[in-house]
Amino acid sequence: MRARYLVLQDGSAYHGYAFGADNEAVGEVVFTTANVGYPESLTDPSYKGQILVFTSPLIGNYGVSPEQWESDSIQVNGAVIFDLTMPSHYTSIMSLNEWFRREGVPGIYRVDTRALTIKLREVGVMMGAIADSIDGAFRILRDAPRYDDIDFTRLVAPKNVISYGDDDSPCIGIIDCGVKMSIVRNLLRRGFRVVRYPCHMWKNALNDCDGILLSNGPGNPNLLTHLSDVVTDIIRDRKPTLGICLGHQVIALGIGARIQKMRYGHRAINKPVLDLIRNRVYITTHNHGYAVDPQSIKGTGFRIWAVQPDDNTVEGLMHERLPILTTQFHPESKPGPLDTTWIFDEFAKMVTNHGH
Ligand SMILES: NC(=O)CC[C@H](N)C(=O)O
Repeated sequence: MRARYLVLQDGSAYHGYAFGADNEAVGEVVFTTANVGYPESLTDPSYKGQILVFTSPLIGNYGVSPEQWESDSIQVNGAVIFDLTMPSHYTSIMSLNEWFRREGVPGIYRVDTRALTIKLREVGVMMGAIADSIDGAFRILRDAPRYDDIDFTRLVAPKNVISYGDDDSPCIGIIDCGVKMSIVRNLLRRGFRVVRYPCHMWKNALNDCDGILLSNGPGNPNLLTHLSDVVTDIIRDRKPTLGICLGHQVIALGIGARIQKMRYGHRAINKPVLDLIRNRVYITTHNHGYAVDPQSIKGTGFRIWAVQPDDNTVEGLMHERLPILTTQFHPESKPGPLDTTWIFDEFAKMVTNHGH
């Protein structure tokens, strides 16, 4: 066992042991309370630029299997866990340790993740670094740019247009800021052709496709000024549109709403969401650190259709007249409960009805 350290911007240091690659990591330190689904979370492009702390104490139990991946590689800059367990599962092709090693991502285990989570919950998320010495970790941290100032979508958006499915089917254009593969799968399952456009090519998506999906993605939505006209054009073209997480935030910005940074965000697979229209509660998957200011929705032509009952976060927006729907939560639910996959059925209906 080789000692390794996690240090935080507030000067605190946590002792643990090394797993995965031998390099160092820097990033915004955030925690997820999901107790299953570590392969999906680790490969979620929305985590780019972040060091992910798992509050669940046993991570690695069922190993690594590519069917569970949300993209083709580990996306987190580093991981912090308590107990690194050996895998026992028939689909597992390697251990977490080996996976991190192969992909050049460092991890640290046997960290007191309870103390760390309480700190992040109370002080708020902050920058941190993982290295084999405390001094080394502080040095990296000092020189690192701040998470909120970097546009990480450039690192995770596809380089080229990618198409899936049957050419004759109606087409959904994904404005791709780092889409999770289970969103693509949910659209394919409903009979659509799916085309992923790198997010700066959003105009092509609007020209070529019957419906638009503005994807999830990493980083500060306020930096995505190159997407600011998306919403004007979607409204002008009356395009059926679904915005998920970052996509929801981009739509909110486009209608003139404000986005704020949350203290520690929502990263979990058991967050209640109250549907104000159907008067129902869903248990949902979340991964976000920014949220829409509800006051700023007034007078935009959109209404809030869902909220998070614990802290009143805006969870969904819909246009008063046009087929435009958004969710701050993740209806694809990978990992997580399947309460809200109906959102994709609703979107499919919006696209189909619009064509007639
Ligand atoms: N999962 C996402 O799309 C995250 C959106 C955004 N980066 C946030 O943290 O709020």
